[in-house]
Amino acid sequence: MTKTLAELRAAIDAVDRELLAALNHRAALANEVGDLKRAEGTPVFRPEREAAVINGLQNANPGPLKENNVANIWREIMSACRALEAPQRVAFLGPAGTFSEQAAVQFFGSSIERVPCISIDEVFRATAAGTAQFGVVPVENSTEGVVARSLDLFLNTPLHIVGETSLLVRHNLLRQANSLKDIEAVLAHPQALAQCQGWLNAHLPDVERRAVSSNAEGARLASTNPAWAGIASDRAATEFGLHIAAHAIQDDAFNRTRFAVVCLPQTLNAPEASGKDCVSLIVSVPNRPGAVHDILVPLKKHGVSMTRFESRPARSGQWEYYFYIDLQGHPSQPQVTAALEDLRGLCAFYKVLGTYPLGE
Ligand SMILES: C=C(O[C@@H]1C=C(C(=O)O)C=C[C@H]1O)C(=O)O
Repeated sequence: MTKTLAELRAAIDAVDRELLAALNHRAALANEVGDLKRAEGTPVFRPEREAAVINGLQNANPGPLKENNVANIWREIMSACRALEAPQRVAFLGPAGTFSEQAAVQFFGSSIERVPCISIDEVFRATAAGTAQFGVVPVENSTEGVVARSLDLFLNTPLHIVGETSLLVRHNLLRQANSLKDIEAVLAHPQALAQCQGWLNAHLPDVERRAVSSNAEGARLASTNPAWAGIASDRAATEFGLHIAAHAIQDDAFNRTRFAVVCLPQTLNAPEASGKDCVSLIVSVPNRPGAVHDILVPLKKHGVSMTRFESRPARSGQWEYYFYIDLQGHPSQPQVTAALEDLRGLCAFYKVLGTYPLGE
């Protein structure tokens, strides 16, 4: 016999009470872990452990919940448990409502102390100075390529990468009126203006495009002037009380941005192997024929795959470059260590930016 609505809801209420008891039990255990860590002086946040918890549960998941539901639910549970051990302060390019904030919450869950910063430089500075324990910075966009400022700052920073996450970035045109009429300027971060240039050329060809420090700042400014529009997320529309005058105006429907999570090595040392890991490094090679080819030889020899290869000018005026390389694997695997050692021997400059579990 099928159950009535009232019976089903009563059953759900009973399950929720069981969940509540189980979650509080879990939180109490995490609190005990916190006491142990405090006594040992070891870090609260252990991304490889969190990745392993999520992987384990996804593998054990009988459904009907989907794998990504399981990941999202447990990320929030672990965020709340971690906050009981000690709330983590996380810096990102602000103000509230930016994609960087969204990336921070996607990675750490929402139980964090938010430290919005006025620029990417400031995220690095605040994290290096200890104002925040972690920083979240954009590194690459699927339409526009690298975020040059972040890559350049990696070169000299004492911070290292301990995690990554990527977001589907949907840009909307936001303004006070729900129309495209009488717009004098569109204000957004240069990356967003670039990612929407096809739409802007087609729909607002004669309107001034003004670069501002973040999309959320553009949205904030649009809320102060009816002739201005911003390009930002749905959340920024809610945050600043604006209409979405045009939805999803980015030129690439699958526009994604990848973010790196950074911290001082004393906050968190290189995460242990999670099973799906990545090593990021910057190298430069002497400017001679075949030098770039030589970098690839150790990787081929030791069977290590490279998932990223970017170049940035070394600013020496000599047409020299730094190469940003991502390798798959973890230094606990002998072939990865062997490839890194061979590579180091070839390079004029060699810096490991971090070893971390692969993100979404
Ligand atoms: C509880 C721990 O601390 C944190 C919280 C975790 C959790 O809630 O499962 C996992 C890893 C840590 O980030 C732990 O290290 O086991």
